[in-house]
Amino acid sequence: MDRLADVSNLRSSQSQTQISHLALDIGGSLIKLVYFCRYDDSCRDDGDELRSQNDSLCSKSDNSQPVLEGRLHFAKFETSKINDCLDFLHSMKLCLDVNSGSHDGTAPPSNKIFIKATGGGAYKFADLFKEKLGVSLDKEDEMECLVTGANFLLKAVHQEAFTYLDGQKEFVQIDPNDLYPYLLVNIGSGVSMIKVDGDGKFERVSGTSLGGGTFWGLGRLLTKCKNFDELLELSHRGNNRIVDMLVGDIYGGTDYAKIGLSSTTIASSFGKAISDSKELEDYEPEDVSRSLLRMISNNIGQISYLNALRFGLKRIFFAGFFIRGHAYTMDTISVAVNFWSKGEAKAMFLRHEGFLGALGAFMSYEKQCLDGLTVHKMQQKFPISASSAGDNIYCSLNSNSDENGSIECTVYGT
Ligand SMILES: Nc1ncnc2c1ncn2[C@@H]1O[C@H](COP(=O)(O)OP(=O)(O)O)[C@@H](O)[C@H]1O
Ligand SMILES: CC(C)(COP(=O)(O)O)[C@@H](O)C(=O)NCCC(=O)O
Repeated sequence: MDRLADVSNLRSSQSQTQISHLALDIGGSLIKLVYFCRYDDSCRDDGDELRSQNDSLCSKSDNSQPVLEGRLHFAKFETSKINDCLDFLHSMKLCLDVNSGSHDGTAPPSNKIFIKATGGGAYKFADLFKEKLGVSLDKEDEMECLVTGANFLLKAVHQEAFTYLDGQKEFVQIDPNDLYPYLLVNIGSGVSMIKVDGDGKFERVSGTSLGGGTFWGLGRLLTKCKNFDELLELSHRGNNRIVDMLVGDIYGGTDYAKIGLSSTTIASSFGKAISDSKELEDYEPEDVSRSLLRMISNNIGQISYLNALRFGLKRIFFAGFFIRGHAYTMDTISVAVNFWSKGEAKAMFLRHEGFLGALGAFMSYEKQCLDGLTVHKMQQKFPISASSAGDNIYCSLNSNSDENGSIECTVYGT
């Protein structure tokens, strides 16, 4: 099923709840939303008791901060269909506590409403949001949001990071005290490579324009696919060797062992297309899609490794919606990192891969006192490992998480 937000499902599933906090990441290809829905609209003083009866109600924290318990939801829309996103937001009860100052969820957002937003679209579409929804976008820096989102996920969410090699997915236990430094590679429309040294401590060290937009754009032209999922689906079935020129094609079927190249290594992506007297129609779209996916993934894996090498980084986390939890994509990136680093560096992936920026924008509410509500802190609900510090702050990954992987959490007021 397409993981793009099914607006009607979202609407019905949220009919009992209201969005109280919302942040957006408006990228070149996709709009990502992170929003917090309270389980219950009323904030009650006898929270501890209520919480024990029903884990979903409002309460007060030990230091008398109002506490809202609920769930962080994730949704996405194609940027080219921004009106769907606007319709969705319009249809939801946008009772933003951050603006109304009301916790009962009923106060209409009468005065000026700000929503945290990041990505280029926060600039490009600011007027549209104002015109259609009457909200102003409070812009947050994209790189900063990516890093904040990544640090949050890696430190607070259990089973967020995993490796993927030879079809095997293995979750990686992250020690929050031993997380830095690492390289964050965000594969969106384009690719950003960021060296992360701590909370808010980072440097964008490289990037490449050959990213997810390239795969989707070239793939659409070459295969006539109508949507991204179709293109990915095609790649499952394809054989890149029909399109790519392998070392063996050049070396008469043998390895070039002296320099460590096996006969099956790709010598030249799409290389066979020049030597054959074939036209595009003579190639199967499946083979073209697979070759393209491999070319882009390999290239990103290689550049990432070279940047990791440049700064002596052993861990590389890959994120962005290009990945889509797609086995072949992750496998190709992992193999590239493994190959170039001779097994020294490790490629890791994130479950909430595409939502780093939106999460970072959401977390940026924390920096402000928002009419009585602040996102304070979110951590594991169950202290699964010794490394997850803090024990009275709630945030657990929904074990029955839907494909957008909502996260149960608590928002603390000020
Ligand atoms: N449903 C989809 N529609 C378009 N692109 C998709 C979709 N799902 C995944 N992608 C891939 O994800 C990329 C966008 O990733 P994302 O992290 O959202 O970046 P951006 O912030 O640039 O939009 C696209 O270029 C494409 O490769
Ligand atoms: C300009 C961007 C930061 C925008 O982010 P995106 O919408 O692609 O997620 C990104 O596309 C990028 O880093 N492009 C690569 C540019 C370069 O370094 O060559």
